[in-house]
Amino acid sequence: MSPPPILVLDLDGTLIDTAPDLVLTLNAVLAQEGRAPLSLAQVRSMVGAGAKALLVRGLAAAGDQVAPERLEALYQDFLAHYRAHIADASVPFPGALASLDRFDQAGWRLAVCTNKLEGLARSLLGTLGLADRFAAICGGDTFAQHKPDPRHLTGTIGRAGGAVERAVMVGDSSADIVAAQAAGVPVVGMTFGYTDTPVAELGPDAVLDHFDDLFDTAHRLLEHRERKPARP
Ligand SMILES: O=C(O)COP(=O)(O)O
Ligand SMILES: [Mg+2]
Repeated sequence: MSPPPILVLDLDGTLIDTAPDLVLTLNAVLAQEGRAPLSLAQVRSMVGAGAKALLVRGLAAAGDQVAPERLEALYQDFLAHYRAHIADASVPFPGALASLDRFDQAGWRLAVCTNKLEGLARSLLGTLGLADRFAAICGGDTFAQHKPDPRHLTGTIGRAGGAVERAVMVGDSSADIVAAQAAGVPVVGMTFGYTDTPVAELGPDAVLDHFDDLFDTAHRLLEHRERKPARP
């Protein structure tokens, strides 16, 4: 029997609109350092490579670099604040939950592959009542590598009990597209996410503005993938 098809979702900027809570946390840390707050628009372009990268980018945008020991202390403050406010304002993007229902009903498995720390991803999805929907939730610290390294994606697919040949990825930024392409997994880019470069310019197999079209698109990409001969 062939393995079930798997939809692998990126989290921040793809499944959940987390930027409002991330900006509040980042600005709390910046205030502690006596720095001016950043806007939501500024912070949206800094998310996607994990919390530490967000903090480094935020500090750089709001003033000078900080010493490595100070950065580590601020990172711990960031994590503590974010943990306490993980879903104050974060919600699934419009149409996301109905779309997941469609995949469920059609027998697809669902998995999350995010550069968020796995514990934060689980806490966010648990607080929103969504954790049970996923066969695997793999974060930036789950494996030795994380996106854009394809092993983060292939490891997630493996944990979800699937096969790379029967998977489709959906993401919002370059780490997602690069990881999927390197793994040989078709990838859908969502235009509403967090990226400086428009997702269409990153070369995904399909570009969507809304979750409503995701099921048909993923289905089509999977069929197309299965008709192609295996890579040498
Ligand atoms: O930058 C992050 O916190 C993680 O982002 P991702 O869910 O888009 O991989
Ligand atoms: Mg993302």
